[in-house]
Amino acid sequence: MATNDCWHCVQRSTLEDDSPLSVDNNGPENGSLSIVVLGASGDLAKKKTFPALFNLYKQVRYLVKDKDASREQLEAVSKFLHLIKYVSGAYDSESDFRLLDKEISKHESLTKTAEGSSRRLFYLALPPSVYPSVSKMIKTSCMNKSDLGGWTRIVVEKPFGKDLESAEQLSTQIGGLFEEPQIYRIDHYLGKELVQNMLVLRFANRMFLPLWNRDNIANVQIVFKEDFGTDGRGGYFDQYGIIRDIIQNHLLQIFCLVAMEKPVSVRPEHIRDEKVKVLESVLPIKDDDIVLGQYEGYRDDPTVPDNSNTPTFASVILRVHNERWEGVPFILKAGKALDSRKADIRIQFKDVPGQKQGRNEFVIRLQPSEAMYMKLTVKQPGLEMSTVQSELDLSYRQRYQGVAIPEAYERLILDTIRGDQQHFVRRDELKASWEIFTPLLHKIDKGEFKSIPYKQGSRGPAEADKMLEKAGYVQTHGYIWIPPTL
Ligand SMILES: NC(=O)C1=CN([C@@H]2O[C@H](COP(=O)(O)OP(=O)(O)OC[C@H]3O[C@@H](n4cnc5c(N)ncnc54)[C@H](OP(=O)(O)O)[C@@H]3O)[C@@H](O)[C@H]2O)C=CC1
Ligand SMILES: O=C1O[C@H](COP(=O)(O)O)[C@@H](O)[C@H](O)[C@H]1O
Repeated sequence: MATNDCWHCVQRSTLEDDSPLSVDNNGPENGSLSIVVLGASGDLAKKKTFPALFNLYKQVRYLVKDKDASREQLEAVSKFLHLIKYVSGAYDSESDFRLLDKEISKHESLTKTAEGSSRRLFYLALPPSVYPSVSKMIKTSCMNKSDLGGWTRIVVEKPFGKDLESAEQLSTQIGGLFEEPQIYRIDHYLGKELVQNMLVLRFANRMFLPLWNRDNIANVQIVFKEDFGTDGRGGYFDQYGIIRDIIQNHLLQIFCLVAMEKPVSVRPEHIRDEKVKVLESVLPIKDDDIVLGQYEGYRDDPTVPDNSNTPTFASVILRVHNERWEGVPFILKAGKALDSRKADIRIQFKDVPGQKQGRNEFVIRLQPSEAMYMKLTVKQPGLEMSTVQSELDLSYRQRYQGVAIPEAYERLILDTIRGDQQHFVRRDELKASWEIFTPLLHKIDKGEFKSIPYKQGSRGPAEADKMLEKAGYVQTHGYIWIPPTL
């Protein structure tokens, strides 16, 4: 979707015909582009930021799509590495940031960029505790010098605060230094293919429009599961827990896209206005609508306190007080060290009177293997007149053979360069999301909710399934999926 004023979808420009390194929504830009990764030696930079930058570079310069085109790949790696300059320094040292500015300026003059037309993107792959000092240093020493079409933008990662108060404090500090259009709060789930597909699916298909409401939908589940534990990140994780790590951000963003009203247009501000509205319609979470868990063995990590109550699993029911969704539970569930790795959205429709075979479900699987399938009842093929559960299936790997689905970070970094904030979290959106979870998080922090132990490799505490059943979810039995063959 592009940022045009009316509500229709236009094809996003491809890398071949529209280099992201020279174009954004406001027209062509020619100044040199410097991407500064602060925290370059950290885990995030290594696992996500640099691979994404490399893939973008490769696509622009080489148009390489086949990851195994080894000769071109090697050539691209070597050229990419030559573009990188390492500058070491302290996050609170003005002189070090002046040195950084000098290095950037050196590159800009080499590329004959007129002062003021340079583009500077600062990616803070850092712990949030240093965001304020780093932002201040960037503002003091490293900004694009004047306004000749260039810009300075910063990208900040979650966790953005620990609760409403700390998030607002952080927002105020950064907001005092940068304007909102310069701040890109990244939530990488917003860069996933099927998350980006949500609004198209909902609003460009006639068949969904009349069904997407309390009259037809019984419940919605948004589920994230990982089949590994905190794996050496226990020290960090224990400070946050699964709600802050996954639910308050990734799953809540997906919730917004499933539950929000149709925006006036696809302009980022209109989309984000609707997200804020639906977040503000969420009722306070009731104690009965929460199950917390902690996998056995979590506390064996030497960096985790022996008496930790931090949840590694949580299932939380959100209830939306508006005309569309009154009475429909949205179950947001996330857990580590479970039976499988997946993220999906499961929309379960209400019963058809007299029909006992099983409910219709529409499942959007974000990962692994992107797919959408609609579980429905059909006549069993053959002479007899009996019914069976089957599916309409759109499996991306099969349907879009040869199409490489970009990594979430690739898309989102490209958006920051293009100046498109549609898939980034606005300040008031962040505030509204913390408002939903802060009372619950404070109760957990005070030890008022206990995490129920569960076995590694299980589906989490059995209490979560009981809560789901109580909320009205009806599991389909006897549904057998037969993977199609080509
Ligand atoms: N295109 C494709 O690739 C398609 C694949 N399939 C595959 O077919 C299989 C069945 O599909 P589907 O029925 O949608 O998914 P599942 O059978 O995996 O899960 C259905 C629902 O039942 C829950 N559940 C699973 N086990 C239990 C249990 N013991 N007690 C209570 N609840 C339980 C799941 O919870 P939870 O989410 O926590 O696991 C989920 O909410 C899956 O493996 C799916 O991937 C089906 C259609 C198309
Ligand atoms: O933000 C986070 O996400 C990852 C999962 O990301 P995915 O794209 O691999 O699904 C999770 O492992 C991590 O705990 C969390 O901080």
